[in-house]
Amino acid sequence: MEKIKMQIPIVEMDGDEMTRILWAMIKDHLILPFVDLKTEYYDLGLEHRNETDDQVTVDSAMATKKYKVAVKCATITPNAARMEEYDLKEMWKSPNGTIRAILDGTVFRAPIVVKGIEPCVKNWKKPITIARHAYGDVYKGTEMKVSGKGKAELVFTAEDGTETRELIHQFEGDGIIQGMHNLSGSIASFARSCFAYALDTKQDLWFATKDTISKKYDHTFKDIFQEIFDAEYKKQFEKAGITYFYTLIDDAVARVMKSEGGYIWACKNYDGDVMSDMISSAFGSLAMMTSVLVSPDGYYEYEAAHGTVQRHYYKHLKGEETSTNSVATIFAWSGALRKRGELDGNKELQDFADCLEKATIETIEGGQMTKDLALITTIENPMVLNSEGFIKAVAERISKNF
Ligand SMILES: NC(=O)C1=CN([C@@H]2O[C@H](COP(=O)(O)OP(=O)(O)OC[C@H]3O[C@@H](n4cnc5c(N)ncnc54)[C@H](OP(=O)(O)O)[C@@H]3O)[C@@H](O)[C@H]2O)C=CC1
Ligand SMILES: O=C(O)CCC(=O)C(=O)O
Ligand SMILES: [Mn+2]
Repeated sequence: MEKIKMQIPIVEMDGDEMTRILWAMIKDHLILPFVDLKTEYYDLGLEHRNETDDQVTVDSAMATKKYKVAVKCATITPNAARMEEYDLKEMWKSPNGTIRAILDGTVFRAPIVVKGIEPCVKNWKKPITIARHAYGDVYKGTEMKVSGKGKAELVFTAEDGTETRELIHQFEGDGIIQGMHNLSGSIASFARSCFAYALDTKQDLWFATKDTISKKYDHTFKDIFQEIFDAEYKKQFEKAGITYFYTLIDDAVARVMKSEGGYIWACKNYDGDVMSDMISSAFGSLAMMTSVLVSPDGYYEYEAAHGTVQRHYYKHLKGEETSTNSVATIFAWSGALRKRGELDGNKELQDFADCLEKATIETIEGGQMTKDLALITTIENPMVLNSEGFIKAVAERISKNF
């Protein structure tokens, strides 16, 4: 069979640990045999980020602006333990934070639903999609540890030199301080992409912050959403028979648990980060969720929402067998290839992306799956496959169907 041709490359951002192992297997077994793959490769593995003083991360984001579509492997965000483990020059920032700050936009995360894997929240009947603001807040924050007595202030110096000051705290002893920001323009594009996605998919939109406590910061998110909704989307929502609903984040969390699903939950950056982990694992597994960054300028970055699965990697290094779920990483590839196909009018590539996803879902529904799913499936006597075995089982199905 002749391989599918690509006209324009996608940006390939390789990553770390177990997901780096899965990455190579996915390419070898699921992509390269079928697609004449064109990528511009960036190695975002921690060693190479360290060698390049993290320049490679910035370069990969800039390449995404050029080619419009990227696929990213999970990466380590170093902490003190990683500094030692990798002998790092610096405690480099999160590559995701860096890339998202450059591209801006909203990360949409939706569970991958398969028959035989039921949500553990029994009233959830339909998927819940998280729309996570990708810019700013703690991900672009500045922090300080302070020692002893002293005064911490928030100071804004306007272009004309005028200063506005607010006392943060009068310290009587050691402590910590954090400064973070967001941009009205970024919040507005976040709001618009959520409203547009709700209309596109005909689902209600929920949004929640802690505006009662954060009377300026979070309140601004609430106000911008409401202004844009009233001015630009209210009538369209009425016509489509869907609703926009704002509530406090704690109320939203309680309501989500009681809901039957089937809506989009817009979240500030940090809320979306952690709530997407809750939603994906409650729908089955951290690896059963798609994740795509959609930037207001039309750039797309596909990824898995989970991390590098460190514990499995250490087992792998010891030569032990792993059964790591590659579904989210497979869907990152299929998402990027489909988008490349859409942008380039390449129908064959789009069809291949559909086939790859269908083969993945059918493999699980046919009873072959990784351990995380086998532990919770309602399918009787599931066949537990190792990391490579699952990917090879998907490859067999593609060969049959394609
Ligand atoms: N997008 C990104 O680039 C992200 C990167 N990270 C980075 O990843 C590293 C590890 O973070 P960690 O907190 O362990 O989070 P992970 O999401 O990597 O893993 C947490 C646990 O969830 C389970 N799990 C996650 N993914 C899978 C999978 N594909 N298949 C099977 N089980 C899975 C495993 O549980 P069990 O061991 O019980 O089987 C695993 O130990 C950190 O360095 C962090 O910085 C974290 C989040 C996102
Ligand atoms: O970049 C990181 O360190 C974490 C990213 C993350 O947790 C996410 O994208 O959900
Ligand atoms: Mn996360």
